[in-house]
Amino acid sequence: MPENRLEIDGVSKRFGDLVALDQVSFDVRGELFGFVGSNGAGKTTTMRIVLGVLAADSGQVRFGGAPVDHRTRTRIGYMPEERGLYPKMKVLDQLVYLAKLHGMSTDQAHTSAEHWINRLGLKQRRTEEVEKLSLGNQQRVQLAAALVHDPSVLVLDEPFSGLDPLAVDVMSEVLREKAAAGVPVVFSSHQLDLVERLCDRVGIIRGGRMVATGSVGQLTADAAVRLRITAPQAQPGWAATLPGARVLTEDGATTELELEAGADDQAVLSAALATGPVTEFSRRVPSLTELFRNVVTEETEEKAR
Ligand SMILES: Nc1ncnc2c1ncn2[C@@H]1O[C@H](COP(=O)(O)OP(=O)(O)OP(=O)(O)O)[C@@H](O)[C@H]1O
Repeated sequence: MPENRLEIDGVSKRFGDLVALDQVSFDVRGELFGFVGSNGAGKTTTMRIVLGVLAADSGQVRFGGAPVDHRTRTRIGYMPEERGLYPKMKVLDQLVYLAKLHGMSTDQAHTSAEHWINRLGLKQRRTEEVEKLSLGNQQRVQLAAALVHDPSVLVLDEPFSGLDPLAVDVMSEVLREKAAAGVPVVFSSHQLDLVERLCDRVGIIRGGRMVATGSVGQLTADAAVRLRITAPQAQPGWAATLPGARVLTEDGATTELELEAGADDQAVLSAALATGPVTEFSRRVPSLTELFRNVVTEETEEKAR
């Protein structure tokens, strides 16, 4: 059991009749783990349970093999969705205060607060009250607050929302460094292109259940194959009745198809050639965004049944 593994094991939570989480399980090592799902899928609830802000009805959260309790929670750096800074406190004072609250000495707290202020581009803002900062800068302070006590785990609820591209770069770099240093980093986001680019592994939650966990490569390799075919002389709709294939888009001479598992791509090629020359025929794995859309569509279809 690696010392630094965060395990969420069979966690369930109800709010009255609503099942918010149903046996949610995943674990995170020293890596960047992107936690994605539609609005209301259960991301924030899971993170609050990890932090002990909410109690699970059943299941367990462990770190380094031991259940997370009041003492070990101080080793977690948390960025809550509702953000949790003191609006009237100055940036530096706030970070020093939080670092000391987590057990650092005054000297350590000052050194660490100054380090993160510089690193996150807040030097000019260090003596300003938090409420007077722009939202993006408040978010930088929030990340500094999650990092200032040198945590062993990072749990961040939508840390990238509302950040400008430069801040996204800084935030990404900091999180990658932490993961490379062995810190499990879990963050939720609706920016799937960013998650795809940044994360070692991804978990997709739908209606309170984890429906997929793995690297983006693994998840997309399991997904249906897509074909892109350009057949300049084909009539519109030429691919509509091909067995095992579903037309996704038709744009002039170019058609994108999704193939069912086991469907014969060579039969599709033959059908395309029967229309005349084929100038493009390629297989494409779907992006995380496309994969996610499929998962969400399945959810909508299930609800309609
Ligand atoms: N304190 C609460 N009381 C009642 N229901 C709640 C409470 N907190 C969350 N819920 C419900 O639990 C479900 C999961 O919500 P949660 O906030 O975890 O979703 P989320 O994935 O973080 O969504 P978003 O992407 O919109 O932030 C939702 O249906 C939500 O309405």
